[in-house]
Parts: sequence; structure tokens; C-alpha cells
Amino acid sequence: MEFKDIGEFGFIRRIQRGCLIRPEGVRLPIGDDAAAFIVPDGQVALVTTDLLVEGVHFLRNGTSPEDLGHKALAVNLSDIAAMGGTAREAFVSIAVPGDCALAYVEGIYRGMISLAGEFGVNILGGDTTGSRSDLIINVAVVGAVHEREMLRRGGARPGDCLFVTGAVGDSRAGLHLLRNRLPADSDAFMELLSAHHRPRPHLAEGRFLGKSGAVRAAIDISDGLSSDLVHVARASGLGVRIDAGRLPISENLKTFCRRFGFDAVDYALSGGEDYVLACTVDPTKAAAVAQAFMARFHHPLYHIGKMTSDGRMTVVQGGEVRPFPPAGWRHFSETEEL
Ligand SMILES: Nc1ncnc2c1ncn2[C@@H]1O[C@H](COP(=O)(O)OP(=O)(O)O)[C@@H](O)[C@H]1O
Ligand SMILES: Cc1ncc(C[n+]2csc(CCOP(=O)(O)OP(=O)(O)O)c2C)c(N)n1
Ligand SMILES: [Mg+2]
Repeated sequence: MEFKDIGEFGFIRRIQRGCLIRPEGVRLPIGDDAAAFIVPDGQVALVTTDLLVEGVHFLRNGTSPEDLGHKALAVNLSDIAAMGGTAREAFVSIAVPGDCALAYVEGIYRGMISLAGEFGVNILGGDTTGSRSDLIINVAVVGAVHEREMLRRGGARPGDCLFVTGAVGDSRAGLHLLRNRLPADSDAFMELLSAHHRPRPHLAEGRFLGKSGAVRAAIDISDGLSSDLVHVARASGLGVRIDAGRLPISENLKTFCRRFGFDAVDYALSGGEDYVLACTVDPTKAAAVAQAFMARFHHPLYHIGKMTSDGRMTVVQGGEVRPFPPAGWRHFSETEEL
């Protein structure tokens, strides 16, 4: 069976099975001119959207449809996590080229619905069109948060401790393997590919940080640690100093860098698509927050540096202070290469 056999509406009927994960609070799911749902009492709505474009964000022949669906939703859930919120409703728009099989697109929905199920997120609508050549997927997610627990990019203060919730650099290493068609011939390389294809949105971690009352600013790492921290620094009118020796670099990334002669610190700083959270914490509460985080998540909240009043973006490595590397991913740059 193909798109031409069932048409746009037949396709929508097929994919809508399984999209309503948490019916409470939903007044109109897929099927009307708009969806209708309730935002929990006393909370504000969070809305975020991210676009995935073939050739820019993924290679159709380099990713399984389930992984692509997972990632399209995960990158949006990560933005809700960075706000300290709970993710609730998702909207999926997809432009499908003629050479993309119905089975592939149904696989994308399987991947999305599986992740949506894990986090209690409904898929409540979207849009379906044809496309001349590239597969394009846009997901929008609505979340909710108590305003006092909401995390933003601005609000950091000089002397705040800077933390990240997980390892950085693995996804870029996975992308390198993928782009160069290198064999994933070890568990380490399989895990790097998985970090690239199936990022875990840090929603529980974001809620924990929002509730702690000690986090002053937060962001999720999509373009790369160094460039995303510039957003926090600018929004707060501050500088950042990272201690390279404290960056959480996985054993898998170390193995990869040894094998191919890359610099693991560079991968960690300017990798991209890590989808961990970075946050700044009141220094008087930092030790307690880190300890509680460890007790809850069984791995450290990694202390990687601090916010400074000098407005400079610097890395300390081997006793030497140097400016940040020239950032991570940039759309519209000449090369768009990492
Ligand atoms: N085309 C657009 N139209 C309106 N707002 C946009 C557009 N692109 C990005 N934004 C907004 O700009 C801000 C930064 O976007 P972005 O760098 O993509 O953030 P993120 O890394 O969290 O996805 C967000 O508030 C986003 O909603
Ligand atoms: C084929 C391919 N080339 C390059 C990349 C790397 N890449 C593409 S977009 C991106 C940054 C994150 O995407 P963006 O759309 O900027 O996310 P946002 O910051 O809006 O969340 C990276 C590292 C990739 N994932 N796939
Ligand atoms: Mg974005």
C-alpha cells in the first residue's frame, strides 16, 4: 500500500491510532479544524517548535524511520525540559516527497508514539503535504509549568556555578561515523550512533532543576555547548568560564577520539545535538543541588565552570586560559560542516 492508494485522509486515519496517549484534559484530538485541550490549573503554557529537514538534520538513507520519529519529538521535548516544564501535547507536520514510502512515514510515527508514550505526550494534530524532493518534519510541543519553577536563558549571576546534566560530544561523534559510512564495529561506536539518533530528552532532570529553586538560568544543548552557553551569557549580560578538565566526556568519545585522532575537548565544546541541559546555580546552594541530583538520577550533575562578570567566554585547560572555540553548528554558514 502506498500514499497514492489511500490519499492524505486515509494516511491521517492510519497514523492517528495510538496518538492519544493521555486522554484526560483533551477536548478535541486529531480530526477537527483545531485541537482543544486544557492547560493544568495554575500553570502557564509552554510552546516550542523545531524543524527537521532532510540533508540538514538527517540523511534519509542513514537513519531508520523509528529513530527519525524519536529524534523529531525528542528535540522538542528537550526544549520543554530546558524550561523546567512537563510536556503534554505535540503537533506533527510532515512534507513527504514522492520517493518516500508510506511504510517509512508510518515508521516515523511508530518512533514518535513510542517516545510520546514514555513521557505521557499526546499527538493532537498536524499537517500532511507532498514535497518536491526532501522529507521535512516539523514538531511543535505544548507543555506546562508553574511560573515560579520556570527556567529561562537569562537570570544567571556572576559567580553562579555552571552545570550540565549529561555527557557532551557523543552525538557529533555518531554523526561523524554516519557521514563517513564508518562501521559501528564496537559497542562504543554503536552507543555513539545511538546518542546521535535517539537523544534522551532530560525532562525529569529539567523538572528537578526547576523545582530546586536554586537554578537561575538554563538551556538545552542543541547547537553545541560553546554556542548555546553564549545565549545564556548574553541573556544574563555575563561571561562564562569553562574548566576543560571537568567536561563530562564519555569513555566512548575518548575511544573514538583516540582511534581517529580528534580532540575530545573540542568535540565536547562544539559538538551539538547533545540535548543535555546546562544550568547556572546559586553557589551557596550548588553542593546541595548536586548531591540531591546524584541521589535522584544516580549520576553527577557535572560542575563544568562558572559565570563571570567580565563578559568573556573562556576555557581553562592545562593552566592556560583561551577564548571559546568558534562555536558549534551554524545554519547558513559557508560550510555547515563540523
Ligand atoms: N522563524 C521563526 N519565527 C519566529 N520565531 C522564531 C523563528 N525561528 C526561531 N524563533 C524563535 O527564536 C528563539 C531562538 O530559537 P532557537 O535558536 O531555534 O532555539 P532552540 O535552540 O531552543 O530551538 C526561540 O524563541 C524561537 O521560538
Ligand atoms: C546530515 C546532517 N548533517 C549535519 C547534522 C548536524 N546538525 C544539523 S542541525 C544541528 C544543530 C541543531 O539543529 P537546530 O535546527 O539548529 O536546532 P535548534 O537549535 O533550533 O534546537 C546540527 C549539529 C546532522 N544532524 N545531520
Ligand atoms: Mg529551534
